[in-house]
Amino acid sequence: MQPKQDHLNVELGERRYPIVIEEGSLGRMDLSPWVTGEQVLIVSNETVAPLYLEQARASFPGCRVDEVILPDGERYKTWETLNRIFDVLIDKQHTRRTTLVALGGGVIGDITGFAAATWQRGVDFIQIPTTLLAQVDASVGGKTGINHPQGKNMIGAFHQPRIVVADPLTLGSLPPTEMAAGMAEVIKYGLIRDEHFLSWLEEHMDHLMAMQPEPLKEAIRRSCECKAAIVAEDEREAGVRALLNLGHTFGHAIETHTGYSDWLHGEAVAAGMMMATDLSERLGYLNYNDSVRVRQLLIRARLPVNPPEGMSPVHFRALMQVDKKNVSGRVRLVLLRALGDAFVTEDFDPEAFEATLNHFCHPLD
Ligand SMILES: NC(=O)c1ccc[n+]([C@@H]2O[C@H](COP(=O)([O-])OP(=O)(O)OC[C@H]3O[C@@H](n4cnc5c(N)ncnc54)[C@H](O)[C@@H]3O)[C@@H](O)[C@H]2O)c1
Ligand SMILES: O=C(O)C(=O)C[C@@H](O)[C@H](O)[C@H](O)COP(=O)(O)O
Ligand SMILES: [Zn+2]
Repeated sequence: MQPKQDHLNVELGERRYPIVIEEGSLGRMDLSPWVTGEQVLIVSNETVAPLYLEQARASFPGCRVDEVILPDGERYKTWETLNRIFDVLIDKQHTRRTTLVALGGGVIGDITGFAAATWQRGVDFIQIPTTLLAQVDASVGGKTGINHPQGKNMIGAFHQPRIVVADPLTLGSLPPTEMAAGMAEVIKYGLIRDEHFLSWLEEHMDHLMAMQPEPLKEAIRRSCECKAAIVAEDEREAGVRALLNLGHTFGHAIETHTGYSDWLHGEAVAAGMMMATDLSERLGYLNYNDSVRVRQLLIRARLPVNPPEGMSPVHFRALMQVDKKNVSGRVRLVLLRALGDAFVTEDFDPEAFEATLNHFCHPLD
């Protein structure tokens, strides 16, 4: 058996970077060697900054560290918020030799990464993810961006961080609903690529939800391992990377429909994965027991398994047209050939798709 490594890499040739998963790394680890130039701008929000900004500042000895504190929430993943980062960069006379640091969840990570991709045509950035979702998914892989009122993550760039530093101790202050939201993306990895991991999650879900440190660290590590491998294989989503979108075509429709408030990203993805599972069963790939396993695991992770009340098939059909995976106006979906084996297709029976929408928009149970 291979020794377990806390330190993974995203293998992208010269742009290869480490993912450090270590309790107490925030504040204790000297990140100044990862800074290009001497200026640092830490981007955080009004919830995370009071908790962790001082520790983050301590990670950059010898650097000039400025900060910008953004409003908290998915509904602020916008141009206006992005501009607040640029305002501070200009006011504080940051140059091309600045390094941006994302301190927070996926919203801060995505928006900071996009600011780094575009400030003076691109500068370096560091990810310090403080939510489970960001530690297992959003901080890794270089997808950055903001939302459009009519479509999730519609504006953005691929821009890889120099290093990801995930300190599981920061999850101690995370509200339970946010832990659950992160668990949706963890379950996703099991469903798309790793049936063993899925079984492991079934075995350990109660320990994970009870925040037991060892299983939690193991779940973060295995998730990052899966994501790092996929990103290394297909950085710009020409193929296999699209599998990471399981549940997201339905889920993004839910997030857009609800105005990027009320439903957390992970919650929308959970309901979306249940819908993708249902469709996979209708198409004959999965059996009833497979669907029950997915549903039970999501419920044990305290995640929704139905979309919001009031969302109709008409809403889903319209919103799913606005998806980056679509080609020539055809909706492309990630489906499950088996648990642990996902694939992407635009070639599915439209009647089965309608049946799924009708089933979830008028749940029978
Ligand atoms: N780039 C990618 O590959 C990728 C992958 C998955 C998701 N995402 C994006 O990530 C976003 C969702 O990320 P998220 O779930 O982290 O949401 P989030 O960034 O909104 O954070 C969730 C909440 O937790 C708070 N918070 C963060 N860290 C905390 C801590 N340690 N203690 C207490 N509170 C804390 C935040 O202030 C926020 O209120 C979405 O915009 C989604 O599109 C991106
Ligand atoms: O990294 C990826 O690739 C993903 O798809 C990860 C997703 O969990 C994440 O929500 C991503 O932001 C969705 O990407 P999008 O291209 O559909 O906006
Ligand atoms: Zn996601």
